[in-house]
Amino acid sequence: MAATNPSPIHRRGLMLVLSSPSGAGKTTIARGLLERDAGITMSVSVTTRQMRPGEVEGLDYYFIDQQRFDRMAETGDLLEHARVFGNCYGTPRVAVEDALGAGRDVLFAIDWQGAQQLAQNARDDLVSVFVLPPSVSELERRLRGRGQDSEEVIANRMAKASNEISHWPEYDYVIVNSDVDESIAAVEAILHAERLRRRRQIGLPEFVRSIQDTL
Ligand SMILES: Nc1ncnc2c1ncn2[C@@H]1O[C@H](COP(=O)(O)OP(=O)(O)OP(=O)(O)O)[C@@H](O)[C@H]1O
Ligand SMILES: Nc1nc2c(ncn2[C@@H]2O[C@H](COP(=O)(O)O)[C@@H](O)[C@H]2O)c(=O)[nH]1
Repeated sequence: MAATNPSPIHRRGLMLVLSSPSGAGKTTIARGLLERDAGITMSVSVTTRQMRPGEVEGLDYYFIDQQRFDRMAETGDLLEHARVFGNCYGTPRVAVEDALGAGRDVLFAIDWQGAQQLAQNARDDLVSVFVLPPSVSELERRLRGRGQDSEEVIANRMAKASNEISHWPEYDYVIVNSDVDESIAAVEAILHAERLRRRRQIGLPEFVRSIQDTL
């Protein structure tokens, strides 16, 4: 069988951000996408929040103390950071830059403040998706059903959901997470289409010219 030519077109990595009110399902959708798409890497955040039962260091988060968090923020080791529900969260810079440099896409499950900071620094590389719950009662049911937070924490998150949702117009795409599989498929479709954006295809003008030159 004849060997096929390697593609002359390379792709610029993109940053795919999922935001939502707490409990709407962005982490669930992110995990589903990671299982289906080998070309995307999850950004693992640092946080000062207490570890929940079942969470794994380095997989769900890097759990660090306030002093270390403040040092990372001061020295520019965080690509973005924010205080959310009384705890600090941030995206370690090096892991993201290494993945993008290797031509991989990076997935983030972060809040609107983090999405705004990424947009300020790298708008062209950012694709943002806002995830809405199908209803308020379902959002509360999911937060409670997760079985990991106290009533006080759940009440605080429900109280802040309206503010988080108010940022939906800042996002490129909005989905309503009713059925998990449909939501994962929707985000997968967004990712596939965004990968084909003209500006992300490095070498495309040269490739088109070479075709035109041989016509
Ligand atoms: N479409 C869905 N239908 C039913 N349950 C869902 C759906 N999506 C997610 N869930 C469930 O809702 C709960 C919250 O989901 P998840 O942890 O993914 O939310 P989140 O938006 O990442 O929350 P947080 O911002 O607090 O990290 C989980 O128990 C998850 O299994
Ligand atoms: N700006 C950032 N927000 C983040 C980051 N990692 C998570 N988050 C947001 O925090 C809330 C709460 O998360 P939980 O794990 O305590 O339920 C979540 O809704 C995310 O939006 C981050 O690195 N930067």
